[in-house]
Amino acid sequence: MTDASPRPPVLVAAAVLVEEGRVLLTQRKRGTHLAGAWEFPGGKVEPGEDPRAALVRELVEEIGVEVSVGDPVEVTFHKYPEKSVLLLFFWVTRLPGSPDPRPLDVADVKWAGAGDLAPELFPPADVAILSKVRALLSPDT
Ligand SMILES: Nc1nc2c([nH]c(=O)n2[C@H]2C[C@H](O)[C@@H](COP(=O)(O)OP(=O)(O)OP(=O)(O)O)O2)c(=O)[nH]1
Repeated sequence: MTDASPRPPVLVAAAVLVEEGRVLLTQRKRGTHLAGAWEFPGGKVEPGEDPRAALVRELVEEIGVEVSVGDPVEVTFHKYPEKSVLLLFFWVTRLPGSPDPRPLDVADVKWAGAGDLAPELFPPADVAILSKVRALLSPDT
């Protein structure tokens, strides 16, 4: 069935930030879409904004880290009941001298190992990026 009034997907930029074999995750705040889920830090790209610039901005606002944004890792389109999203996942690295991540505008933040990446803890849209990151963190499995 086709949607009678389709809306364009929300464009979202998200970070894959790996240090010492762990990936940085944030937890969604109460009262938001997918509250409580763990996810890759990031947020909506504003109209006309460069997605990489949006990601730099979101990581400062949400967790207080300064990053350089590299190549795309994965692109995912997903339809939720409320909206559809187009997720751009990028490799990012922390700039020298960047503060450590802290939960400024997220429920929580953590460095996660391969064993912490159970799909049921994440938004359904994250299945593909999770399998890539899991393989990266545990290359022998
Ligand atoms: N950052 C992020 N968002 C994700 C992931 N997976 C996934 O489905 N999403 C969805 C959840 C949200 O519907 C959307 C991100 O929008 P958001 O509302 O968190 O963006 P934002 O931080 O700019 O929020 P706000 O200004 O509206 O408070 O993308 C992910 O891994 N990381």
